[in-house]
Amino acid sequence: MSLRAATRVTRSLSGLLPRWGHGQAPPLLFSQQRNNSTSPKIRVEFNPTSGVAVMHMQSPPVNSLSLDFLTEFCIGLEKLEMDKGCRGLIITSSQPKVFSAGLDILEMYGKSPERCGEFWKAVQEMWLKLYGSDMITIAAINGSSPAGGCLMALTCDYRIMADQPRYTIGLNETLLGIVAPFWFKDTMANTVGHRTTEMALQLGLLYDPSEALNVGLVDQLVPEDQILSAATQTMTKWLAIPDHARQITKSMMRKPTIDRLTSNREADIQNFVNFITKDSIQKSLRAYLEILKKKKT
Ligand SMILES: CC/C=C\C/C=C\C/C=C\C=C\CC(=O)SCCNC(=O)CCNC(=O)[C@H](O)C(C)(C)COP(=O)(O)OP(=O)(O)OC[C@H]1O[C@@H](n2cnc3c(N)ncnc32)[C@H](O)[C@@H]1OP(=O)(O)O
Repeated sequence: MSLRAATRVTRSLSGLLPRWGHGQAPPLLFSQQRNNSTSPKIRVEFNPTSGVAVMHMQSPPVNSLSLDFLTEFCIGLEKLEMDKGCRGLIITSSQPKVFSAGLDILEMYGKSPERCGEFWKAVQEMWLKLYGSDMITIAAINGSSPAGGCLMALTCDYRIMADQPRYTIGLNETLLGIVAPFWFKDTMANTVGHRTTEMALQLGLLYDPSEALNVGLVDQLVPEDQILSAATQTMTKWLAIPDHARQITKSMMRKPTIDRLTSNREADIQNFVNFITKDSIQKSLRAYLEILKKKKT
């Protein structure tokens, strides 16, 4: 079922769903254990000769951004950032057909306000660290990348996507009945401009690779089996620029957007917690999760 169709079902389902109280979890129908595995969710390969690291996201089934995933991601990123020998980072997925499914919906459903706050802080941390990274960052998008997955790709300096028409990318939050936060919106507007962002966010547009290239959401399309070699080639070009000049330029372009979140972090967490724990939003998330489950049957 397409997400558009799924949304229509979500809307029609929502009237049938039972009500439950604020902050109180309805009966759990979904496996909440999936992301609790202790196996590493991120694998980093660093080549000291080239100064380039490749970060493989390997959190089955769909690299959803859970609190554990985000914590591991940030620790990995921090280690690379502190290593003066590491100048470039390529982020890709080891999961078939998916770059990242975005924020883990199970982290936003039926959780206490405290836990939601902790989760949101980790999402902010991932964005702040990656958007503000001194390294050259390239997203090698070898699968679908909705919502938070798209944000992660947009946060890099350059995006290469596998030219596979069934893959989609975009900030589709409104399809779930939720609102992309201002810094998601800012990151997209900084990449594709105000008008495209305004329309894409309101309609929750998910673009196929050619559409994404057309609007500038990605910079290059390549056959899927060439994605890492294309990322390495692009990295070589970027590595030829003196680091200090490139880093100052990057910071000049991104600092106002970063400062906007940094100076509103607590309020942004509170906004998220108030919003996501609303009965109506919990109801939409529940219906959406049920649709994702039913897709298979
Ligand atoms: C006023 C405003 C104030 C403040 C701001 C407030 C709020 C902002 C809040 C939130 C912002 C959120 C951004 C997000 O990222 S929300 C997440 C959006 N993600 C999606 O919509 C993606 C949904 N998934 C898919 O579309 C597909 O799964 C796929 C295209 C990624 C992959 O398709 P496949 O066919 O390969 O795989 P599936 O069978 O669909 O899924 C396998 C498995 O994974 C589960 N799953 C999928 N996505 C998620 C997810 N994001 N989180 C958790 N779990 C997910 C799916 O249910 C299946 O589970 P089972 O194997 O059946 O157990």
